[in-house]
Amino acid sequence: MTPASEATLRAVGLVVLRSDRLVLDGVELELGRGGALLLTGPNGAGKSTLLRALAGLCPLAAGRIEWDGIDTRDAPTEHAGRLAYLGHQDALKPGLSLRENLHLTARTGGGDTVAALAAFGLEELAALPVRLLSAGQRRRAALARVLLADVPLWLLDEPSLGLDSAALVRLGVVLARHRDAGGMVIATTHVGLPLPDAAVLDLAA
Ligand SMILES: Nc1ncnc2c1ncn2[C@@H]1O[C@H](COP(=O)(O)OP(=O)(O)OP(=O)(O)O)[C@@H](O)[C@H]1O
Repeated sequence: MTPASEATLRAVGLVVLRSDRLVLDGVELELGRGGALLLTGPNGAGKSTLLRALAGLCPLAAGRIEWDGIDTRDAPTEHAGRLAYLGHQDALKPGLSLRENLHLTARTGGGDTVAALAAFGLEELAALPVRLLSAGQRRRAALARVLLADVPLWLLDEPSLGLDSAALVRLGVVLARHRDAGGMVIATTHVGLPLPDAAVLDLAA
């Protein structure tokens, strides 16, 4: 874990209920620039819930999330603008081509769509409607969107789902570049991810 004085993102005493059920009870975490954190634990442990809470998509029953010492609830627009959230759903528009989907993201994020396609080996699929892509290809496309968003904090829910071994290597390269540039990654996984030196938060513990 990052020493407290260097932490950019800090969660303190997070309590989250879902449909009145206590899912997270006093979760603490810290992450500095360039840092990575893997969320582990059995099905239902609350990994996705924690990612959603960090993204501001799940209300907190108690506790707080800070960015550079400021409660993110006091600056929700700034917080939303500094993070990219990849859920289980790929959030792509099925009728648009892959290139059009990425251009939509680039309109707000301003990133380089050609580089994002190349990073995940998607160049030859760019003209296809997303509905025709395989599950692993769609996952790669969704990861390309994260890259394009050009934001410091990546919140990734099982990013390797459906990826073949070559795509997993590409993901490792992209994650390393993001961290080298000072970006931060928090990801859930059941199978391990190419994130060397990542801290681990086991929600079952
Ligand atoms: N919208 C919801 N309403 C009610 N309960 C929910 C909701 N979403 C999740 N839960 C419950 O919250 C608990 C934690 O779910 P969550 O999806 O965060 O777990 P997880 O650790 O990500 O699991 P998995 O490894 O299966 O992806 C589960 O018991 C789940 O049933």
